[in-house]
This record gives sequence, structure tokens and C-alpha cells, in this order.
Amino acid sequence: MSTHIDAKMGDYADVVLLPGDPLRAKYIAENFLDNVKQVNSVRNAFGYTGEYKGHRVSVQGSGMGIPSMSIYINELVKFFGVKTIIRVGSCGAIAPDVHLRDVILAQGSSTDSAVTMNTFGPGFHYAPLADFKLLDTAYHVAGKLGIDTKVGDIFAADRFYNDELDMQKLRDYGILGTEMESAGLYLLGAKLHFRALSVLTVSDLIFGDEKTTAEEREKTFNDMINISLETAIAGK
Ligand SMILES: O=P(O)(O)O[C@H]1O[C@H](CO)[C@@H](O)[C@H]1O
Ligand SMILES: O=c1cc[nH]c(=O)[nH]1
Repeated sequence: MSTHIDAKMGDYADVVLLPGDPLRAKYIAENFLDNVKQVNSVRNAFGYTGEYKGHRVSVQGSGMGIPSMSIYINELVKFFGVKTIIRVGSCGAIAPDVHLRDVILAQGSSTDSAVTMNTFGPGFHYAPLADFKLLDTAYHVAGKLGIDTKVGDIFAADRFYNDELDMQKLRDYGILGTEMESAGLYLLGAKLHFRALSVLTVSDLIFGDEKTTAEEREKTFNDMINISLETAIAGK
């Protein structure tokens, strides 16, 4: 076991879907996986391992924000041998052509988090990127499933509530949407040598009033889940 995960080596598959919401992890395990075993419940950060089309896949809740997510990623990779992590998250739409419930594949993630600067020091601005093969696979898998995806840069915000940020400027520079983890996921992917991708569903509009409910965010983002599971087992 590790500090925040009460499992043993071998309990997790080498590929893990990582939603922020532990109840989304439960929903995925109960509705998409066969032969499911719960492998973590410490702090109610639920983790499960099961089978998708005969292949072992795990799903683990990461909590909100880079600090919480980084704890789970470090422990999954260092103590449980995880090699591929696909975040399945919600996000707010920023770009004008991104609509409620659209699926975004985050090719890169800008951020106002200090993690990149604290890693490299001032004056160097690291560009956190998705694993290209995973991204390419997810894009083509989505096409085969008939699901349209938007691919590009997203913004991993350090704060959910932030009055000081100029969202219009992010829109002007082509940022598709905002969430709170992907830059940290991609930075850790590079550091710890695992494959990383964020697949996101638009849960609300930054420049509009439409939004999904908490229950919808937990239980209805099936396009994102199907793309991610098919990507997880592609080539196996
Ligand atoms: O739906 P999840 O995966 O938690 O992702 C988004 O939702 C949370 C904020 O409501 C943040 O974690 C953000 O990144
Ligand atoms: O982090 C998030 C998630 C969903 N919507 C937002 O605006 N921000």
C-alpha cells in the first residue's frame, strides 16, 4: 500500500482512467467494466479494476486540482506500476465553437499553476503536451465511434473561482476550455515516463449560462468514457 492508496502491486491495471470526481470513477466501473473489484477507498478516492472487452483497465478518482491529482499519479506510477493515464474530466468551454457536452482532446495544457516554474525555475516556460500516440489513437477512435472531437490547447487553472483572470484573452489565443489538472498530468507524464492524455467533456460555458448538473457530470459523459476506454485498449 502507499500513503493514499490501500492496494497492493498488481491490483491496478497498467492503464488507468482518472476522473477528478470519485463518483464518476464508481459510475464508470459499475457501468462500463466487467468483473470489477474495488481497489481503493482511502479518503473516498475510489479506485476500481475490471475488464473492458476482456482487457484489464482501472479507474481512479483523483480529486480536484493539480496538488490532489499529483498525489494519486505519483503513487499509481511509483507503487503500482501504472504506464498509461487517461484523465476523463469536465471542463468549461472558452472557444466560441465549443459547446455544452462537446468532447475535447487536450493536445497541450497552458496553466497559471506554479508547478512548471517550480520544476524548471524562472525564465523557462515548459509546454506540457499529451502523448502523441494516445492523442492520435483517441482522435481516430472517436471518429470511428462517430463522435466529433475538438483538439487543441486547454487551460489548467489553479483556482476554480478566479475574478482576476482575463478569459477573453485566453479565447483570443485559441484556448478551447478550462479545467484544473491537465498541465500537471502532462508534466508528470514527462517526468515519470508514463503516457498521458486528457479527454474532457464541456460541463458549462465560460461565456454563457448553460451548465450541467452535478449528477449529469457524474453519470452522463458517456462519449468521453467510450473514447477513453477504446483508446485504453487500442493495440492490445
Ligand atoms: O470533473 P473533474 O474531472 O473533477 O474536472 C473538473 O471539475 C473540477 C471542478 O469542478 C476540477 O477538478 C476540474 O478540472
Ligand atoms: O475547472 C473547471 C471545470 C468545469 N468548468 C470550469 O469552468 N472549470
